[in-house]
Amino acid sequence: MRHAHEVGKVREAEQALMAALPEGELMRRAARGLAAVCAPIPPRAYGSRVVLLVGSGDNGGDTLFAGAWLARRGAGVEAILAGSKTHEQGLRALRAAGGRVTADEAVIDAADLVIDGLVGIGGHGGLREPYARLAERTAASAAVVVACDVPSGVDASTGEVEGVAITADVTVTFGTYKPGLFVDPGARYAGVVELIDIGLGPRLPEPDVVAPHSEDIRPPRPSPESDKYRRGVLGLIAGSEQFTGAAVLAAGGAVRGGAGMVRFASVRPAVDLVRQRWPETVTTVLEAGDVADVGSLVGRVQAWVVGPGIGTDERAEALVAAALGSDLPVLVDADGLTVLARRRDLLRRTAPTVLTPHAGELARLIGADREAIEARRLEHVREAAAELSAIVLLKGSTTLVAQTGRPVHVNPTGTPWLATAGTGDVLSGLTGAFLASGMPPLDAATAGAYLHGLAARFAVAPHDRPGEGQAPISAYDVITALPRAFRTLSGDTTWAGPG
Ligand SMILES: NC(=O)C1=CN([C@@H]2O[C@H](COP(=O)(O)OP(=O)(O)OC[C@H]3O[C@@H](n4cnc5c(N)ncnc54)[C@H](O)[C@@H]3O)[C@@H](O)[C@H]2O)[C@@H](O)CC1
Ligand SMILES: [K+]
Repeated sequence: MRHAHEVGKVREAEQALMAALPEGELMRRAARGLAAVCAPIPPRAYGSRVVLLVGSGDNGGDTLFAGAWLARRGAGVEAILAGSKTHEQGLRALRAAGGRVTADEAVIDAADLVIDGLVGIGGHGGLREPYARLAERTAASAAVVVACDVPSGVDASTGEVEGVAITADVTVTFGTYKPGLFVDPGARYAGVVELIDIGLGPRLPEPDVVAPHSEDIRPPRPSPESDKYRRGVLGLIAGSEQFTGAAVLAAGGAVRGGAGMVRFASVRPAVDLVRQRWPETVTTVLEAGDVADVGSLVGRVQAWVVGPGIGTDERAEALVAAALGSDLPVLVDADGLTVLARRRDLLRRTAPTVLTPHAGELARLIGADREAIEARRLEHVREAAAELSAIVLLKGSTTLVAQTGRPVHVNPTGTPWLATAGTGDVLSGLTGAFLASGMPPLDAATAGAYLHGLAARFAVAPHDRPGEGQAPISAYDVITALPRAFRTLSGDTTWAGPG
């Protein structure tokens, strides 16, 4: 996992470390790391035109020291001192190395490399002038942009962006990742993120946010003793007279997600379609009076998925209530979430509940504003997990998974092409398969989001050849690409199953 810490924790750890080190050593480490990332950027240090955007804090100090290092290696370095004051030792070092100070902002236009040292973890709110103007001018230049610690204008702890921010090609961050580099909108401004070890590790507490690597994703794999029941039986309640497609897609996600068996229950037209496409499923036709007894009609399962395409009427409500009335893990998605928005009492249960809303569905569930959720995804997903006593997977650009008392998991895979009808149904079936296997729900949701996003990337660009473009995908293409996504996970890191 890549660990990210909020600003307060970074500062505490830095203070403790600083007290144990010679003065200026931490900044030297940070600046050296920043310069080392910048040096190989074409046309490489010697003879390149480097512009430093220097703010009034230590972020500017790091940038001046890194600029001095590049100047000593032959770069032409010019610093725009934009703050009300300037880090003195840093400025001295730059001048001693042959760097210059300039008031001419036009140097940005012709630069090969711009290093953004306006604000780092000390930033608050939208960029003030002249920083905002400099950020805009930088965006218009053809220079490679490297942000020092965080792109100025991005809130390091939350990823919020108020107004203008630096759009970086690379962000060189120190000691630990910052949540704002992982979570949109901030993540979109960060580019490639490079972490520089400045010795902070041992002094850092539990992370606030984590982003899994491939080896952290451990969906269950069958052992020689496995049979279909031990691998996990998923009960899936999806589809209605009007919406049959959602059922087929959710069933596909579950089948390709490795469920030992999928028991599917719905109205006749949805059952017919699911049987045609996924004859592997065991199906139950629900007649009008059957909904309350769906549990006993379907038979033994280890987890439920309820919601895709079920509609939002009384019948749908009874289906959601029946699933949540069980003492099994339940994933509620799509129409099921709309039902829950008016029946939050159904969430009072002891077994785990996983909710998979997009921002609009979450807005209805917690009575918030959709735009506010998009702007402050981290805050809202945490709030929702606490308020709804559930594991909440907030879909969208940078999918987040929150469980109270645990770091928020941020999904590193995915593609904007996923924003198409039906892909969410695939995700709920896939995650349901993991829940049925007995995987802890936070891990199940994290693995679901990861593999779903990876499969989508494979579907969008199947050959991943340089210069080859991307194509729109259907939800069905994501199902088809799931086996390939699974095969990228190394076999020997498999989650061993429940005890
Ligand atoms: N604390 C440490 O031990 C270390 C800090 N380092 C660097 O120090 C940085 C933090 O330095 P500081 O605490 O001095 O803070 P910053 O340099 O991030 O920013 C503080 C300054 O920016 C101004 N500012 C804040 N928000 C603004 C906005 N929206 N528009 C315009 N101006 C704004 C403040 O008034 C203040 O003058 C880190 O990001 C990192 O780059 C590194 O050198 C590593 C060691
Ligand atoms: K910065």
